[in-house]
Amino acid sequence: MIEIKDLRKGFDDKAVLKGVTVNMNPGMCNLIIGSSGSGKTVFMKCLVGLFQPDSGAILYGGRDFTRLSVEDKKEIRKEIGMLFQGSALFSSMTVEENIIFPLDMFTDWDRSKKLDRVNEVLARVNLNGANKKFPAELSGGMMKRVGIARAIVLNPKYLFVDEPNSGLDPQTSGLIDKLIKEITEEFGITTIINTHDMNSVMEIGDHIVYMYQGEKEWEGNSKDIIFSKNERLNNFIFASDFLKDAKDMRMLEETGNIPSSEDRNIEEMIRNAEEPLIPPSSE
Ligand SMILES: Nc1ncnc2c1ncn2[C@@H]1O[C@H](COP(=O)(O)OP(=O)(O)OP(=O)(O)O)[C@@H](O)[C@H]1O
Repeated sequence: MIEIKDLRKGFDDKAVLKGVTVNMNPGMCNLIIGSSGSGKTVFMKCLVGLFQPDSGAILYGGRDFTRLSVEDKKEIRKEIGMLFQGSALFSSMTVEENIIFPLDMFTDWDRSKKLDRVNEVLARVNLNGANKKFPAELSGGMMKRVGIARAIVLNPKYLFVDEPNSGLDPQTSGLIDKLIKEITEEFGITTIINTHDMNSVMEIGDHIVYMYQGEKEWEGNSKDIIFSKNERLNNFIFASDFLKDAKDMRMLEETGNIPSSEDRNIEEMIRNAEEPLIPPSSE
């Protein structure tokens, strides 16, 4: 678990994080959502040590990252896997060399043990045999999977993922989300994902943190978000047609009523649905 307590960070006179307190849970996809400029990236960068917070605490399994020596911070960094936008693979290195990189940095294993581990993680992301390929030879989805393989090669306790679906088509995005969720559950990883993708919110949002102007405005799961009465959150999610429709669908399933609203085209959606949304009554 990562416990974040009253985290504050500003630049010059501008407060960006204004006292964020939240726990990130193991074995779960913890999603950070919010409008552009709400502080999600600054928050992530504080958590991984790329920014020094002005105040507050970040406890990794009880160890306060903000107050550790450089040497002790390195111990925690070993437990952190990261997957950045664009996968951040080294283009001049093969897949295998990209994945070995963290092993070279953080272990003194011999070459054959490292190669065994590379093959293990490549198999886990369904890329057996891609060892000698260069990033330019891979599709966007494959690059993401190599990025995931590299992020998990050191068996991380914590996994940070920035916009996992940027640049991917919806189907590939779904597969990448599913892979991240499976790995998170399988290895009990505390996974933190910064995302704008509302499909992901619904599919893998075990724990969702909604940031608004540098503060945690709301938290809950993908079911809670549907029923949330938080006006700011609703305004934010209703900007997405997908989530608006998903919310209407869920309401319909659970209550049998479609929420009244002139501007939603839910009735048309129902008319166009291939399967009946409500099973015909047996009476
Ligand atoms: N290094 C920096 N120096 C000064 N201000 C910064 C710095 N990094 C971020 N900021 C400011 O902090 C605020 C929050 O930025 P941040 O990148 O965290 O937003 P975000 O929620 O991640 O947005 P997006 O969804 O567009 O990525 C912005 O006003 C930004 O200008």
